[in-house]
Amino acid sequence: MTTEPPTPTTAPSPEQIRALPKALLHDHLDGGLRPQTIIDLADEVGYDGLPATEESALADWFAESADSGSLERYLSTFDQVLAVMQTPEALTRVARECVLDLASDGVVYAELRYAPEQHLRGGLDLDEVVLAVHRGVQEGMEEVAGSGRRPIVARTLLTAMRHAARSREIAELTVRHLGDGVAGFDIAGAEAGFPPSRHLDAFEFLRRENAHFTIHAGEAFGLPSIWEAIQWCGAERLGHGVRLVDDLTLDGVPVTEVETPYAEWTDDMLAAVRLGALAAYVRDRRIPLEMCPSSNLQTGAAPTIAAHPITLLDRLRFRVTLNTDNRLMSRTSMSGEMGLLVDRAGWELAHLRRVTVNALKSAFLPFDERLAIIEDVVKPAYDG
Ligand SMILES: O=c1[nH]cnc2c1ncn2[C@H]1C[C@H](O)[C@@H](CO)O1
Ligand SMILES: [Zn+2]
Repeated sequence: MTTEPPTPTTAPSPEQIRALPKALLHDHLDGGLRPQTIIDLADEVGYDGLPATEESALADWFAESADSGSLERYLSTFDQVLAVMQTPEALTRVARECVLDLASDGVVYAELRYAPEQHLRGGLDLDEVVLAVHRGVQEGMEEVAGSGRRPIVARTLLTAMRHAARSREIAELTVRHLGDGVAGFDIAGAEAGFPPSRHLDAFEFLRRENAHFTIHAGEAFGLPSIWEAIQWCGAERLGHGVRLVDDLTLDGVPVTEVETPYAEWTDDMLAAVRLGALAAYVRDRRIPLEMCPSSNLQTGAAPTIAAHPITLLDRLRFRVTLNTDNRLMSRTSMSGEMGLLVDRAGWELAHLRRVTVNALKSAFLPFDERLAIIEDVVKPAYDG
């Protein structure tokens, strides 16, 4: 067996990583609030159920509670955030701050997702929720552009909760607001027991309307969920998709059972990997995987950063993208996720460039706008 030549040491420093332009396709608006904002909003609306009222204690609570090994327990932490996101002012503030925080981290393109149906408790209707978020996103983008910093383009995805029964309604809401910064649709929530095919009606409607959608699949549940999302529902991208590795073997052994860290696999090992029919389809069709390493560690979908399938799938040239999922619960950022892969999984600048270009290629943004960001912003920064 031949081994790969030693890789040149081009690991970027944390400062370099921070300065790189980044593209983010999978970030939950309600999973990225500033802890102090949660405290302020709780004060304003008279919510007294927060587990802590001091900023760093609250930040610790979210990160520790989400670090549970189960998607269901991870998701239960959202109750605390949703309690304070029920007014137009709160939604606008959270959306504006989200855009500002991402821009400060070097993000130049972001798709922010949230479930409008979870923000109706204060008497708003679905359209009012979308408009309040849109206002905040616009304010954030204008503030960044006005400050002379590198601009950020931000869009939203409207999520339907997979355990609920409002997906058709949210799909219609998506289509109604395509001109208001909404770029597409998603389903999220607990995966086991709630297959995406329950929402077929919504997906068929979206396809008839030429609307984009992604589906959370292959996170807490395996290949059947991914297969349904793609082959029944027609998902353009997969939220997570990390369990796709269950369809990969090396010399008849599941790749997850091979002890060599993915970063150290030789070219011969990579060439010997056998793809099952579903994994082959995903790679052949260039279906983007919205991968979120830190989140997966917390929910138990992956064991460690070094053993996270993102490195193997990237090396096998699946269309991998790198994402934050929930910055508050995972105490992370795009720079944080990039830094982890550089420190623990052997990633270099070329890998970071590839996931950034992949994300832009896969964005729910018109083709010419995607191309402009790749050519004018990403390539000069990574190749300069
Ligand atoms: O990683 C996730 N998997 C499934 N559902 C998720 C994940 N992260 C957040 N959510 C849920 C909780 C939020 O309230 C909802 C909308 O953003 O989406
Ligand atoms: Zn998610």
